[in-house]
Amino acid sequence: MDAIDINGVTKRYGSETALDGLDLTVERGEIYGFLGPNGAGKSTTINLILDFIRPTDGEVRVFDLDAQSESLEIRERTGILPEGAELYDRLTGRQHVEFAIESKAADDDPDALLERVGIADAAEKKAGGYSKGMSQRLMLATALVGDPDLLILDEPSTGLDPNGAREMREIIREEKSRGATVFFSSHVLGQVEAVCDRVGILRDGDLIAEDTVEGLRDSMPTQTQLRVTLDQSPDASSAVIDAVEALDGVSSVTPDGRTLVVACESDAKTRVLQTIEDHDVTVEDFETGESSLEELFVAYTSDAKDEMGVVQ
Ligand SMILES: Nc1ncnc2c1ncn2[C@@H]1O[C@H](COP(=O)(O)OP(=O)(O)OP(=O)(O)O)[C@@H](O)[C@H]1O
Repeated sequence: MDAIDINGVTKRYGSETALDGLDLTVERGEIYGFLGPNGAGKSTTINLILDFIRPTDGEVRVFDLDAQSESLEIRERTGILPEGAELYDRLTGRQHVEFAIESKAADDDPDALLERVGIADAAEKKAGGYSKGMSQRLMLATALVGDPDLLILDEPSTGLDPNGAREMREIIREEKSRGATVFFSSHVLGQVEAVCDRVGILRDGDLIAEDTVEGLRDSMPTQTQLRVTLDQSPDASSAVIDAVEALDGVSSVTPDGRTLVVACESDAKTRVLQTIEDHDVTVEDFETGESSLEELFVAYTSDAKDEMGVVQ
């Protein structure tokens, strides 16, 4: 049985199509990263899973329960960290967690949960005085109440410093080890790359790619990053940069001291090096690297993708 099964779901707001026949499956026990640029339809998808909104067409099932007629059962088994904290300014951190425990008829220890998310010291403080990061941690504590089978985290690292983001990743991994399924949307690609079993990339309401991070990389074997060290620092406006940028198969050129960072197709590498030498600049060294998930994300979601023939 899958954790989330979205079947041919279309959602229109008036003439605006937010989702267009979306098919998406999240397996039980996996950490699924849901990526997409602003307006791609991520929040719409999450709202449909939780029955906060209804699809124009298609069906959503969670643990084989119908998202519409069995939404109460689904919510009992789900922990939600919504985008943007919705806290009660006059309640303390502990009161928030106690409230979540009561609502779910769970028996968690509120202090243990606050300790787990790193804000035990602020348990007695009113949430109105919490920083963004503390609010996010508190919301995570309430999401963890009752050991939910499914955790839905919408942009979980919002407002967190690097330490907070690392702790968030640790908690996500612990939840998976416990057997929970984690579905999270993010723009912070490093988070997704570090923690997800699979990644789905949404663009304009369509899932345009879905695979492991390695699988996404393999589907774009031609895209590499070439770092070329020169014998001199190229001026940002120098002719050599313009010439390399103009080459077929080169998508970007970024100077970094004496290094030129060139995103290009593999077969453009020789042309890049030749063009630099043609401009009387000596190549002292060069190395090629794998595309980071960030570069893949840009490649998949920018218009260049259509020209690059990325697998749909
Ligand atoms: N209540 C609404 N009424 C009209 N249009 C809406 C509504 N909610 C979302 N949309 C539109 O649906 C599309 C998808 O929006 P959605 O909020 O799901 O995207 P998102 O991927 O979550 O974006 P973001 O990363 O910016 O939060 C957008 O074009 C948005 O303008």
